[in-house]
Amino acid sequence: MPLSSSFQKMLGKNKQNDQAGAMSGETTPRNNASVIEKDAVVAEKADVDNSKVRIFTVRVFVMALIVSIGGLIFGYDTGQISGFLEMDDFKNRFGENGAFSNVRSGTIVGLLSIGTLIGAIGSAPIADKFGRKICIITWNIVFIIGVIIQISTTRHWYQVAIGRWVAGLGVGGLSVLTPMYQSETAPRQVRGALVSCYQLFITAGIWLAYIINFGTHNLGGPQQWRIPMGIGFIFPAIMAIGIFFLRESPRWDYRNNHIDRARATIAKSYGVPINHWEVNREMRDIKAKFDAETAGGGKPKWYECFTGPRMGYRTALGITMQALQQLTGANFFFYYGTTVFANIGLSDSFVTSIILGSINFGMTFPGLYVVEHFGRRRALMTGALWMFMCFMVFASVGHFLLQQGVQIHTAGTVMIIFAALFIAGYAMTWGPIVWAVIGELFPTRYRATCMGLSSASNWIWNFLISFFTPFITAAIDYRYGYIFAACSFTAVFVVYFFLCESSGRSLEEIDTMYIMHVKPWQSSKWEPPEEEISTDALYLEPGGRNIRKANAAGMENAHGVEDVPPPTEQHGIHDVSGTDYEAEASGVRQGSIVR
Ligand SMILES: OC[C@H]1O[C@](O)(CO)[C@@H](O)[C@@H]1O
Repeated sequence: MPLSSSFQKMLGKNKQNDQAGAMSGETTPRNNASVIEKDAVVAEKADVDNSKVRIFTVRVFVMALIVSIGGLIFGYDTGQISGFLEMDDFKNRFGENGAFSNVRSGTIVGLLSIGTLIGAIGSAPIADKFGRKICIITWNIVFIIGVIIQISTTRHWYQVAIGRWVAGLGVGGLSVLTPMYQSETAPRQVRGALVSCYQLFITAGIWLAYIINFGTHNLGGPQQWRIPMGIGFIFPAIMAIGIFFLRESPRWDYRNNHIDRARATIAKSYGVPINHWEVNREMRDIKAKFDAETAGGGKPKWYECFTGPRMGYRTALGITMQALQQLTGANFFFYYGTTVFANIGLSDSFVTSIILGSINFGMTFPGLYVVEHFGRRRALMTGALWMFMCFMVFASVGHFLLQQGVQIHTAGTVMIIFAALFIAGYAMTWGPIVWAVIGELFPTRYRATCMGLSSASNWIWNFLISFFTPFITAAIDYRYGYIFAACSFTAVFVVYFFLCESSGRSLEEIDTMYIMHVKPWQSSKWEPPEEEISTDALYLEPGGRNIRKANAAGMENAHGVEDVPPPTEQHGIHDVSGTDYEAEASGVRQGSIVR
């Protein structure tokens, strides 16, 4: 069927549904005039350009670089503080008699995480109201204000702590906005890789901070910490100015009635004309998602994250996975690494931090490959077992040898080696894969809120670990590592018993697996049913407690997904997030994307 007639049919259907909806008194997008208008805008572009799509455009590359700076800011802030706590000038000014008490160092380190928690939870509704671009600029300015508060003090430790809290608001806001803007704007064939750049830039930021701290820690006076802190202005400035030249997210534009602008942005991202088939396809997807989200009675309520189909289970799983990511103990090294290795007796613990930061950064690259090619479950369980083993050795050697004063040099070397092995395992598995898994676990209508809750769990545990680490190590020394080892061990079982394999599946299939109670340990072999059931294609009763399939609800064909015409047959490509661009099974022409 020619595309134009598909659109005509779609419009006709919408009108019928509109009348049916009005008669039954249902509030669905079918009786919303603006949706009809939006369909019309799509239909207008029926004169389709069939040229090939390039896999990557310069515009997308520049967008990835500018927006991922959100991760760099996060990582840079994480990395610099551990070095500051070891700098003489910083200790003399802000410590007590040249040293930090546990409360003081815990407060300075941990307040950033509290700010990030608030920024992350608060950012989604603000970004929905005012747009992604303006919010990204605002959070960067908030971060800059936080740095100004810190850098302008000469003696007050609490000013540093408050400054870190303010900077944390910016980091937290960007931790939601960065992946959101990237996934909403990127062409689908590179979307997964682009979102993963967020974690890559976090690790790059940590590494950069270690290098800069290393370069300045021997300088006399406040330049030791003021130079690295001042360099922290550069990244938000580049991001805020850079984003100014980027376009608003097409998803946000579409939802806010800037339909033509959304179309133009998508066309630019793909590097094609606005009447291109891929642009039409994206516009249809956006429309379908928008319809799906508003189907079954308007906007979902926040509590449906717990009452919707299998949602309590999934929300709890998302929160647990993010908590476990932190409870692996990675930040024990990233926040306190310099201090830990100074205790081991290393002459220059800054060098060790650089080595660990480099391993973290370097091993995240293979991590991006692992996430796509080995399956989430296998990678996460292997990673957790590996980290369990590393912390068992680290804790045992630390407690039974180093702490008792036995073979200090050998003990220190073994501990550094196992810390490095731990970080390599973390960077390849739990670092990036948890973010990927959280993005796949929830259906569209609940994704933003559930991702927000899960990320909040990451930040809470980030704070608890950063704050309590000095107290816990003071009380139980390196036996602290056994706690992290136990959490990694538990993580193996959590993944085995609760997490379905999502690798290679469409988001809708993943949703179906959870709704159908597929056993996670059998999920990699699961075959999807002919008729797919997904939360987005269901009409939910208030509170999401009861499900009516569209036909059970007497709304056959009323759902947005069903009335969107299928992709033009000869141009389909899998909606994959990695590097595997196979043509779709149903008679699809190969190679419609130029490599
Ligand atoms: O790479 C290590 C960094 O990654 C995170 O776990 C975020 O995914 C941070 O909490 C940590 O500092």
